[in-house]
Amino acid sequence: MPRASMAGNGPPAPAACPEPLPRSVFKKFLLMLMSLLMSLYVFYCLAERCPSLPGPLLAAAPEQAAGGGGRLEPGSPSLASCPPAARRKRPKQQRRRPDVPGRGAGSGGGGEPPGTLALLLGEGSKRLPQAIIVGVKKGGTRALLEFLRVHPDVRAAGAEPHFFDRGYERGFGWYRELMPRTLDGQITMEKTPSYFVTKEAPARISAMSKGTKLIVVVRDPVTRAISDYTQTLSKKPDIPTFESLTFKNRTTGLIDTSWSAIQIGIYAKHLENWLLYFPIGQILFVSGERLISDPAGELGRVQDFLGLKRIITDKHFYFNKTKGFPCLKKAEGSSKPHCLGKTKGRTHPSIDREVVQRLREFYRPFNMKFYQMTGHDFGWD
Ligand SMILES: Nc1ncnc2c1ncn2[C@@H]1O[C@H](COP(=O)(O)OS(=O)(=O)O)[C@@H](OP(=O)(O)O)[C@H]1O
Repeated sequence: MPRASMAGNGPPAPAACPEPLPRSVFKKFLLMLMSLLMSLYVFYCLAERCPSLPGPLLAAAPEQAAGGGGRLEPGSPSLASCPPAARRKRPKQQRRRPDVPGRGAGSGGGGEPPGTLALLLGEGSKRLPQAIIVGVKKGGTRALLEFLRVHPDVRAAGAEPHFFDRGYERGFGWYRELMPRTLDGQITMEKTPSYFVTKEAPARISAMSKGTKLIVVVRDPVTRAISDYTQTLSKKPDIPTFESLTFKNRTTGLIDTSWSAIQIGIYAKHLENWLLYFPIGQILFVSGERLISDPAGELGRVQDFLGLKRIITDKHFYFNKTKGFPCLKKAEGSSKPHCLGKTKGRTHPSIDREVVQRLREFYRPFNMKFYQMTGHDFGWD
């Protein structure tokens, strides 16, 4: 029977439906979608890893980054192997604008990987640090920086730049190149503990920005001296004993204050130099002891000082019995637990009790002065 007559007699013909996509086209579409997603993922990994690469690539010491002494101009290759990073438009409630001039960088951490999208978009920029951990050597500066990097609004140079003590003549452009890329509202940080005892450092940092926030991790100067000595001993096993280096004259008990291990611990004296350029309120003193016994508590103070939301809490730490120190449950940019390396938390040699006692006496007046200046009793005496 012809179709027309059927149409005429039967129920009305249904509206014409579009032909379903042929299977092969659908398959191709799926394949394309999958490869697009895959390349996005690869991009994400590359972009997110690059700014947090440790050491030489991103934030080598000046000598390394400059290729052994050559001047490295701003914009030259310290980040050449990273894809251009990015400024990210962040949700309003997540934005932090710390009360510091300039803008910061951050290596992100926590749950959400900060900057991923922005890095994909090729945004973000390197900025001079708005906050610096300026000391003290063996105080716990690495632990503090590693813990802080967990904060999504903090980004930090991996290695110590040593700009304000050894590399100042290279210029701020060179220094900035050592910094990681940051997004609006993130804080750029670095740590170089030798700044605290560098005479020129306060004036130089102030010349960069008067508003730079300074953090000093301090530790009992006697333990700090022993820790310093332990580090030297690990590199040069033939050095004299701690006891013999401590004294100019052991019989009279005269301390050798020219020995750097002793000198660094006279905190009050070094602090006077900083106070010529910075008000005391712009310097935060972190207790190296409490950083071990209560890392979340100290990190709370640091986050407040930096104008950051208190994101790093006790949930981020666990005490590793083997290491004997608090460690991160998840390191920055990773989901794995992370303790500091073997050079942090070394076993100290045992030191003659009388020598320790004499050192305690030596430091007491300086400690008292330091407590007075900072308005904080660190409990070393
Ligand atoms: N969580 C955690 N893990 C390991 N080590 C920790 C930690 N918190 C503080 N510390 C103490 O940090 C001391 C090293 O200080 P610094 O990082 O400032 O040293 S350095 O100046 O950068 O060489 C290091 O000194 P030593 O114990 O003498 O090795 C540690 O006591």
